[in-house]
Amino acid sequence: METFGTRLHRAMAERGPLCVGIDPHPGLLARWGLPDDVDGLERFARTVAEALGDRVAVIKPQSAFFERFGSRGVGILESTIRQLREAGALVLLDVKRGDIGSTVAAYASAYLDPSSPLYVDALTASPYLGVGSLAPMFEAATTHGGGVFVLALTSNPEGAQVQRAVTSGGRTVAQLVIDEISQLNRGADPLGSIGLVVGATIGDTGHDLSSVNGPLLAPGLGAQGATAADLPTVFGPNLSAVLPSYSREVLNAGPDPTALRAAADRAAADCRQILASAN
Ligand SMILES: O=C(O)c1cc(=O)[nH]c(=O)n1[C@@H]1O[C@H](COP(=O)(O)O)[C@@H](O)[C@H]1O
Repeated sequence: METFGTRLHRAMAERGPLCVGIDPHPGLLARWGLPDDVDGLERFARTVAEALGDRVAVIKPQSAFFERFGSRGVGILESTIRQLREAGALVLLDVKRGDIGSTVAAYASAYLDPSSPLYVDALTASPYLGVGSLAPMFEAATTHGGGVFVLALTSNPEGAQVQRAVTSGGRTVAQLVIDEISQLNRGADPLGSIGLVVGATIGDTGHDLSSVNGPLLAPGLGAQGATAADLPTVFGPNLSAVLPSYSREVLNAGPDPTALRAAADRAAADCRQILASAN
């Protein structure tokens, strides 16, 4: 069975290094002329999946915007995931899960077990109950060829207070997370399956990402103010593993599928140029 890292590496080579988020904000539904209800949600998610599912490497539905509508919203999330996977995109579910290990095992079955209705290629996870508490997710990822993206240095200004706090060993919390994930990816070729989230907004990280050997998801591009030109400052010599991620910047171009595709192509071209020039 192929690992997630291998599948992601191939998707990024074939389709370009780009992740587009499906974040159906109420404001975006209004902008698209859709009602702020389950029907509007369904049409929004279906339009994005039809427009981008066959050309973007990774699509990242933001679970919160589906959960907002209760079980029917989660039902739409399920069908959107299926539609995206059938179109050949890798689906990264943004749910930022984390808990004690025995509960993390249940999250692992919910998202990484192929028999689950919410089965996805990868999910986002929060390490603040200890990186070790996420072990059941890492094990499920290994068993089923899935991936996990663990928060390290997030794009929001509030993140630094916790993530840059210095631990008793002298490392920051973020460096500790980075180092533990690096261990998990050791020896993986061409890329490990456990990724990190590092915001494109944060400038020079002051952290060592050189041993991660896994994908580096970079949200914060577009609506949060970062541009592709910021990526070399943030990631330095580690650009080849960067997966740039845009949500509103691309979604604002809808609902016309041609305009959505053009916006995604523009984002991909910007990133491809920057990432390629660094190699
Ligand atoms: O895990 C994430 O994707 C994430 C981590 C992070 O540090 N910052 C961040 O913005 N995100 C998510 O990425 C998306 C950003 O959306 P835009 O600002 O519209 O591009 C949202 O769904 C956020 O929840």
